[in-house]
Amino acid sequence: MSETFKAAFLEIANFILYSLNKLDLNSIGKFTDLLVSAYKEERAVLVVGMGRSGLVARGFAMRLRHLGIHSYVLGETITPPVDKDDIVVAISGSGTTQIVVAAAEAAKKMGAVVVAITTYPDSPLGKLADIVVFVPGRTKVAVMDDYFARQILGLHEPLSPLGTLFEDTAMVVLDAVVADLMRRLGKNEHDLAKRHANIEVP
Ligand SMILES: O=C([C@H](O)CO)[C@H](O)[C@H](O)COP(=O)(O)O
Repeated sequence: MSETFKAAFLEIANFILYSLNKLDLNSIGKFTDLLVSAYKEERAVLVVGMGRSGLVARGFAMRLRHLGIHSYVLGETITPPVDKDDIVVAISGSGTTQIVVAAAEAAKKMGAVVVAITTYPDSPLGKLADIVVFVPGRTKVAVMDDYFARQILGLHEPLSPLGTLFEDTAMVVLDAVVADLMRRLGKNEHDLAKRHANIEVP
């Protein structure tokens, strides 16, 4: 195993562990309560995000579907119109990605509840959201402040470039929310498996 691989792995894993104490459990609780009400009241949950944040959003929407929540990915052809009191989960580490901010603004105008998953609560996305779930990790640009990369390995680039730490941490935070939802909704793994796609084509 190369030293760089090992250092990067440890850096990411340690960052996620360190993040636990930085999270605001109160806002995560509000977000979870909102998803429980979406399940009970059959309200739609629409997710949006660009690039790798969009991939995290898709993974989360998939699990919500497995839980029996009516989840969709904004921008896909089969996505329904947003209704009042539907929920839009916008994932953007920077909180400035224009398409995501515009989608959140449009959702607010329709009367939806907007949840921002972001590193920057004071960003345009954070400011317009009803609930902000702070997830540490996003850097605005690649910065050469990475301890392992600079001091130990003598590299000139960070081991977790751009939004890597945000995206990986957001995935873990949202997977932990899913686990909590399973408990709150009385679902087990078998229930989720029953709703999993059984035709998986490339
Ligand atoms: O794809 C991304 C990039 O590779 C950063 O690691 C980002 O997810 C994409 O650029 C969206 O950025 P944010 O809205 O700031 O999450």
